Amino acid sequence: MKIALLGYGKMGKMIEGIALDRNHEIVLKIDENNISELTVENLQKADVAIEFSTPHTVLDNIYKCIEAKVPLVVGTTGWYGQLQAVKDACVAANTPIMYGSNFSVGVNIFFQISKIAAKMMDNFSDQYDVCMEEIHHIHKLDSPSGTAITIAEDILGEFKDKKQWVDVNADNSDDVTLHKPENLIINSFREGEVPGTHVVLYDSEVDRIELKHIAHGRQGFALGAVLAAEWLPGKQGFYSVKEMYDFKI
Ligand SMILES: NC(=O)C1=CN([C@@H]2O[C@H](COP(=O)(O)OP(=O)(O)OC[C@H]3O[C@@H](n4cnc5c(N)ncnc54)[C@H](OP(=O)(O)O)[C@@H]3O)[C@@H](O)[C@H]2O)C=CC1
Ligand SMILES: O=C(O)C1=N[C@H](C(=O)O)C[C@H](O)C1
Repeated sequence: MKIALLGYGKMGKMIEGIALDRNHEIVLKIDENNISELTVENLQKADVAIEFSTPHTVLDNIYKCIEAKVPLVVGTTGWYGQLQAVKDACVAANTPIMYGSNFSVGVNIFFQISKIAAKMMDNFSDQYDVCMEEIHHIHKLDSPSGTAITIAEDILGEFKDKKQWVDVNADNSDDVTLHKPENLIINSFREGEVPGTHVVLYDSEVDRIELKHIAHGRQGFALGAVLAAEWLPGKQGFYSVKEMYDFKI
């Protein structure tokens, strides 16, 4: 397949290596220095585009791919508030798009485990409170992580006592008003070069249950994005990475 890489940083470079190993060809590489090459004409040389740029640039890139009608895999996080508008534009233009806050198979298994746990724990919400932690490298631009938002939205769908998620980070950690019983707290930490750690904690007076995923590196994210790029062309509409993995329980 001919692949366009929109964003050629830590993820873009790792995706390139995996794509070449799987006999794909990279026909376009875009970063901050050559954005003028991101044209409809250049995009249409690709069978599929893979977008791992920044929260500030992802939307322009998405709409450019929609204009070019090129299937698009989006891994960039930090634009959750625009998700519905992108879904609508994708369906209206008949251009397939897949978004995944996390493309690794391990995290997608973790999503399922966490959802099942939330369903069970909702029966014990008089005894257990739930909160979350995410830890990432200091270069990360968004908070909470996209992965944490996906996990939190799944918990909110099952755990009736919680009404919304709230991010607690270095900027607002002394704001005690955030700690209301109806808030699902996501504690976001930025440390060194941590690739990505996510924890769901159920705490009672007598014990604690912890569900934890630790990424050892970015390889799993990058492989998942290439698998998505192989899966998406020929489909129609907006997809979540969860639909690609489609685990049977
Ligand atoms: N869904 C998933 O599984 C994963 C998602 N992510 C997300 O992916 C995104 C990228 O992560 P990562 O690779 O680590 O970040 P990096 O900062 O390493 O790379 C970002 C790249 O985007 C480039 N860029 C800047 N402006 C544009 C533009 N207008 N168009 C295209 N590219 C541009 C930067 O160029 P320059 O270097 O010239 O500044 C850089 O090459 C983040 O949002 C991160 O959260 C990360 C890992 C897994
Ligand atoms: O910025 C990162 O590095 C990562 N971002 C994604 C997220 O926000 O969830 C996925 C992964 O955790 C790494």
